[in-house]
Amino acid sequence: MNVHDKEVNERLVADGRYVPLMEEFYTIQGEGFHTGKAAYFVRIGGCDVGCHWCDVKESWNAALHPPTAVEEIAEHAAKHSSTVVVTGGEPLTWNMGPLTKALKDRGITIHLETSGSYPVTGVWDWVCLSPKKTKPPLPEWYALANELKVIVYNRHDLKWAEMHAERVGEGCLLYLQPEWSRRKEVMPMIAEYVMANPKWRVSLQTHKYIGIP
Ligand SMILES: C[S@@+](CC[C@H](N)C(=O)[O-])C[C@H]1O[C@@H](n2cnc3c(N)ncnc32)[C@H](O)[C@@H]1O
Ligand SMILES: Nc1nc2[nH]cc(C(=O)O)c2c(=O)[nH]1
Ligand code: SF4
Ligand SMILES: [Mg+2]
Repeated sequence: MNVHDKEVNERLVADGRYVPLMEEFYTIQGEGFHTGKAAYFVRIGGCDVGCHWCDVKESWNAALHPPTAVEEIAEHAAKHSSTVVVTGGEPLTWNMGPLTKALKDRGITIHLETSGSYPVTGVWDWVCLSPKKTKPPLPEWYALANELKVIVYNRHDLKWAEMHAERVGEGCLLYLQPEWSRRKEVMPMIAEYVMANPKWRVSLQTHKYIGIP
């Protein structure tokens, strides 16, 4: 790529018309409220939140993922599904306005997976907020969250979960999801906690159990 092309590319990414695309795939939503629903996943590269247990660390370095036109992504998605899950990496690293518009122009229902660590951009039909200790959500995300999905690695995460539950809107669904590598240790604790505090529900990464993406 020559210097001119590089500059053009950087400008297109900066305004959100291109995004670093890691992968796109049609699968079944494995987690949270929409578990079991077929959806086209768009995984966007770039994240500096730094969760030590992150299950897609390959997504972190945006430079490894090719800048891709949002119109092209929306075109692919529309061929497969009327529901798209935008995930990453941390999609909100980038301006999500153009991508959500391109999807909406094609009548697609748009779900988001986010840590809420960066300012809101884009227009979303469903927001899954999964707060992280290293970069907690910005205040504006709590009112937008349709589901709060807290990853449980140890007992202290239950206290952390309650702190965020106090901040979300009234209709927001509350989920506790075991950190995958710790599932055997933490699942009994989560089950006991949910039975004692039934405003919470269990979310499992069901796609990993059934061996799909
Ligand atoms: C890979 S993240 C990408 C979206 C965004 N960066 C976020 O963290 O919400 C997608 C979802 O997977 C969850 N997740 C990541 N690693 C996990 C793990 N090891 N065990 C359980 N859930 C995990 C995240 O909390 C998030 O809800
Ligand atoms: N099947 C499936 N469901 C998911 N729900 C959230 C995911 C994510 O990585 O954001 C994910 C994923 O990677 N696969
Ligand atoms: S915020 Fe999401 S993508 Fe980023 S490190 Fe944490 S789990 Fe991984
Ligand atoms: Mg995943």
